[in-house]
Amino acid sequence: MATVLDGIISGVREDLGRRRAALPPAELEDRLGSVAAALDPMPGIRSADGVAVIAEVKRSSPSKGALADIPEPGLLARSYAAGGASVISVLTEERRFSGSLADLDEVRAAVRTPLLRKDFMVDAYQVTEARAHGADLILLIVAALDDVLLRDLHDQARDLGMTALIEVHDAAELDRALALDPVLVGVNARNLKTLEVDPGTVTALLPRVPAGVVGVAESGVSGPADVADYVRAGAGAVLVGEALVKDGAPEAAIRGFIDAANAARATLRAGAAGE
Ligand SMILES: O=C(O)c1ccccc1NCC(=O)[C@H](O)[C@H](O)COP(=O)(O)O
Repeated sequence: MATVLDGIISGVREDLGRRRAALPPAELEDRLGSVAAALDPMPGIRSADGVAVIAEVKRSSPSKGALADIPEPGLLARSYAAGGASVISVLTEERRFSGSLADLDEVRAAVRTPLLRKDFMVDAYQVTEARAHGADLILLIVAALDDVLLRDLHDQARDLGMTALIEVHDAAELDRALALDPVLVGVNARNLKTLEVDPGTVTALLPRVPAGVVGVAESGVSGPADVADYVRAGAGAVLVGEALVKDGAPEAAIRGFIDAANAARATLRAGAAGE
């Protein structure tokens, strides 16, 4: 039976076919020559205060429908950067998330923070496209890719100077992700087949992410307490969409996440010191 993820990917492939017909691969590649080099997000992520926040520009979603209009994604991105986000994620999928590459362009023009193109990557063309529109990172969803394509897209991103966030949902997918020798692995609390969000998926899998690889807790953050839970489970970064786009003060919300992460770390340190 076709899953939600299958349905999303079939739409993504159709839209991709349309874009590729309008701009053939060779012409897209020519555009790479006029784009600034990709930023390396890892120093900022690794040295983030408390937790690295990956703040997402997300207008709507299959699970929740419309979330926020976001008429000026660049303005929202500036608030995210001012709040201390280490990376800004821009959902570019059009049919279910109401995003676009134009959003990525606007955000790129507005901030110098590393940018993640968040989409359902199934083809090398999309990776080239991400870089041509100024993205520094791409998302690779293990559940959507076989091992050969996963490695090819991962290698392509690296060759373009980009960083891949490899997303997993269970132990078998984590093993496939770790075979790539990644720097950034995300555990998504959202089951992409049922759309149910279970933070327990994240807290169970993050401890299995090896030292040296940054574990990203994705989905299910509705407030600072959730960030603290994820940090206690080993998250070096949290990826947050809905809670930020619906908050009237995203800058303060990000600061609140960072404060909660610092408080959780202080408690962990005190526990380790036997206080
Ligand atoms: O958000 C959805 O409903 C969704 C459905 C199917 C595939 C992916 C989906 N979301 C992508 C994401 O992973 C989230 O946008 C991201 O982790 C942020 O989640 P949240 O903070 O819960 O908005």
